[in-house]
Amino acid sequence: MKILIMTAVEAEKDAVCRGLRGDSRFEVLTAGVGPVAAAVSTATALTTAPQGVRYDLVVSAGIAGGFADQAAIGTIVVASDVVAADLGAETPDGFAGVDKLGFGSNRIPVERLLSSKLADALNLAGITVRFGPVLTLSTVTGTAASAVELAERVPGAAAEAMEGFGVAAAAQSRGIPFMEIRAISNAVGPRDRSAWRIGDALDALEAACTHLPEVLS
Ligand SMILES: O=C(O)c1cccc(C(=O)CC[C@H]2O[C@@H](n3cnc4c(=O)[nH]cnc43)[C@H](O)[C@@H]2O)c1
Repeated sequence: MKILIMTAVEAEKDAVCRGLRGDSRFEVLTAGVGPVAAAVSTATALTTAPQGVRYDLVVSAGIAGGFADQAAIGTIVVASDVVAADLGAETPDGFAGVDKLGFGSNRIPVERLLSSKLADALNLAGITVRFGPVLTLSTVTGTAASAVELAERVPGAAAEAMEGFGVAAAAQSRGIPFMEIRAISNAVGPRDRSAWRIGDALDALEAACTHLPEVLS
């Protein structure tokens, strides 16, 4: 099995690689921040894979914001769904997603069996993990009102990040299964960059990735 892991930035890639301890089945690349960079970088990586390399699974991994009462700082979220939460239109009645507008879907399914297997393995190892929807947004949520609106619109929303849907779209276009793993660095809500615990989240990401080889064997 050959697995492509896409992170947004170098620090996330380093944490993932530390966790994987040189397992040669994994290729870890940085995609850049946001869904567009993520989709372009993933599609490029899939198209330009060395001859004979065929990826069986694509994973979006990194840090994320956690929704209140769903995912605390330093814990892990394994995506049960990826949701493009700002892809659509504002209307007088609120946000209408592209699915409501008739232009496709705001959701891409994950590889459910492996995702739940990973969540179970992390739980068994004593790592606090939530299996729930992960939102992809181009703009980091910065107010309590927006956080509440998103949580109401996507029941059970556990985390938000900026790349998952882009990575998933590229994988889906080639028929390759997809997973998303996020370590929580901050709470989704009022902007307070000084409260982000990026070091704790990267440590949690590394610890979670030590379990990927056994789960994906
Ligand atoms: O300072 C800012 O407000 C800011 C604006 C854009 C990006 C950043 C990053 O640090 C990006 C890193 C990476 O982290 C993910 N992330 C982490 N927390 C959140 C969140 O609460 N909402 C959305 N994304 C988040 C994201 O995937 C970025 O790639 C900072």
